[in-house]
Amino acid sequence: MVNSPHFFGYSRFGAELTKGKTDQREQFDFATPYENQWKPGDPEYLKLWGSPQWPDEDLLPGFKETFLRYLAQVEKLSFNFIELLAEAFQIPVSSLDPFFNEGRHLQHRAKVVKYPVPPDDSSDQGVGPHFDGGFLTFLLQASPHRGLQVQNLRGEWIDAPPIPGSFVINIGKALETATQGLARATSHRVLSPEPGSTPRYSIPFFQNISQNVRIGDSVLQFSPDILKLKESRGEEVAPDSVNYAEYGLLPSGEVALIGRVKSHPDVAQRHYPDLFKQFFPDGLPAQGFAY
Ligand SMILES: O=C(O)CCC(=O)C(=O)O
Ligand SMILES: [Fe+2]
Repeated sequence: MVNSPHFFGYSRFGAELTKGKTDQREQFDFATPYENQWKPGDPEYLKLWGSPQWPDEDLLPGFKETFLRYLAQVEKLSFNFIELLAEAFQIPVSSLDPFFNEGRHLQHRAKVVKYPVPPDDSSDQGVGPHFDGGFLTFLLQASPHRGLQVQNLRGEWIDAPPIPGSFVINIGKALETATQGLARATSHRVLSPEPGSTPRYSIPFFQNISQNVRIGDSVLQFSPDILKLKESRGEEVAPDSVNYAEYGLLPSGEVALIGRVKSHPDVAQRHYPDLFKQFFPDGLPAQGFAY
């Protein structure tokens, strides 16, 4: 991944941080096709979308073609879902246009993730508590392991075990911000497989929104009846996840870039030195703890 200003490619076991703690997983980051369009003078966050690094066709014949087909299908599903969401909230689908670049091409990310059984003396943080960015995540749990957990309104962590033939759909922090909190972002984490078990695999697809939209300027409006639904949830405990709090204030592309910088400081150091210095003033973190 360190070769890619778009944060695509392979991250080795233990290379990634969530809430400043090392995640016990390794992964490949890919995405739907996109040609980078950044030019000098443009905001730096426009460097984030670009061509994925694909494995050598000789080493993994057919992978790229198959994965791109999968991404195209899930992308379509993700927009069908957005239409259902608009229907449920009783708003016109067109009110969501500002988030989708007025119909222009977006790039959506996806990963292939492996959670090995961690060494005896290490933590069981497969990935720590976090929100996904963007609007919706379509998470395929690709092996039968438990480990994925989501946090309920009382702040308790609940298992979300795999159900064959289904996706887990997470609400992203951008959607929460755009809907005034009506769609509550899914706080989630993954516990590593138990000692003596086998590695767990997952394939999340992250539905993105326009890089230039500042959500605070485009917050959706709802009828009083719909807004009242929020109150009917009763008292809500603050979730453990804290990331992507900047969606109301900054362009969404900048929020996404900050998230990447915090998770992958080595990539940031090479390609985004100013942001790296801002978030890691003491230099590259030792494995385990950072900001
Ligand atoms: O592996 C999983 O089930 C969840 C992965 C995840 O939450 C993420 O990568 O954002
Ligand atoms: Fe996630």
